[in-house]
Amino acid sequence: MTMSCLATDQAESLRRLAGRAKTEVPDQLQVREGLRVISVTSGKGGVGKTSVVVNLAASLAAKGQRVLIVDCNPGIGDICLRLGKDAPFRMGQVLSGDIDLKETVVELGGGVSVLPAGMEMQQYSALSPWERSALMQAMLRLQNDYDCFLIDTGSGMAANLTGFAAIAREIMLVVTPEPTSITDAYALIKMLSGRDSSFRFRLLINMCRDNQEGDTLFSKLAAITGRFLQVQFDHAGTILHDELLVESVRRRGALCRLFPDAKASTGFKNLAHKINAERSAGAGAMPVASVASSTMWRNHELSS
Ligand SMILES: Nc1ncnc2c1ncn2[C@@H]1O[C@H](COP(=O)(O)OP(=O)(O)OP(=O)(O)O)[C@@H](O)[C@H]1O
Repeated sequence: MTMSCLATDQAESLRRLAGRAKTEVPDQLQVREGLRVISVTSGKGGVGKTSVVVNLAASLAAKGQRVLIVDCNPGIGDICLRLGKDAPFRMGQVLSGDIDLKETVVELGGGVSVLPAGMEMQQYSALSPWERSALMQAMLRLQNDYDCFLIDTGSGMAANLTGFAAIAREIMLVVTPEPTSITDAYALIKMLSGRDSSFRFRLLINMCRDNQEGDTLFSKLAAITGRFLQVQFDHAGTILHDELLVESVRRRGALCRLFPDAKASTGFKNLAHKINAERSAGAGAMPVASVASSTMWRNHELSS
């Protein structure tokens, strides 16, 4: 099969994915009212994004929420590997039309599922804007089955532009007290807020000695961003450094399930409680105007 045939087949399967006629331009991405879409990201790698996603998902599910983790780590998907689950299909098979996106969803049990949505950057950049948008729309067709999408993005600026974070309403930025993590987080906030001032940033400070360290770090970063940037910025919480988290990774499980009384589990439970309370109060939802302008940016971003 020639390259052009492959490209045509892929485009055709994406049209099917989006459920649209050939000539139709994809709609604006529509996230249904009440669905929480949180993109968990970081300026630098290794700060604990995947740990946060896995444990926040488990804690939200323990509160009765149906959570879909969208795992955008490149390749086959870090989360399934980490939790000792098989991800039988790859995103490439969806793109080539061999299987439906829904078939790739892996059930983790207890109200948590994973969509192993990672692709190599090369594969992603080969998609046209239309195809990227169709892929996002196909993902959003799963939204009625869940209360919350938690998107585990790759780290760094390039990864945030892959478009998988494009449907998120909230950006949860994971930082650690390490100086490079803080400077990279600031750079990421600056870049993203420059593109869309309506983004809501929530800072989750991981691997702290104690809560005081988290509060101090948040105050410093809030002071700098407040001085130089116009952003919505708040403190999501602090997660303590906890050797049991490393042990939970070794045992291929969520810390909150394996060690519910661990000190880091308390941080994740507090975070889930906060998110759940906002959901009940409707505080997590963005004003309609902000959502509309974000959506415009996001669709624009998908085409860049
Ligand atoms: N609160 C914590 N206490 C102790 N260790 C932690 C904590 N959070 C994460 N870790 C450890 O740090 C390492 C990196 O965590 P994780 O894989 O979640 O980071 P990541 O940001 O997703 O990494 P990557 O950028 O490579 O995807 C893991 O070994 C994990 O066990």
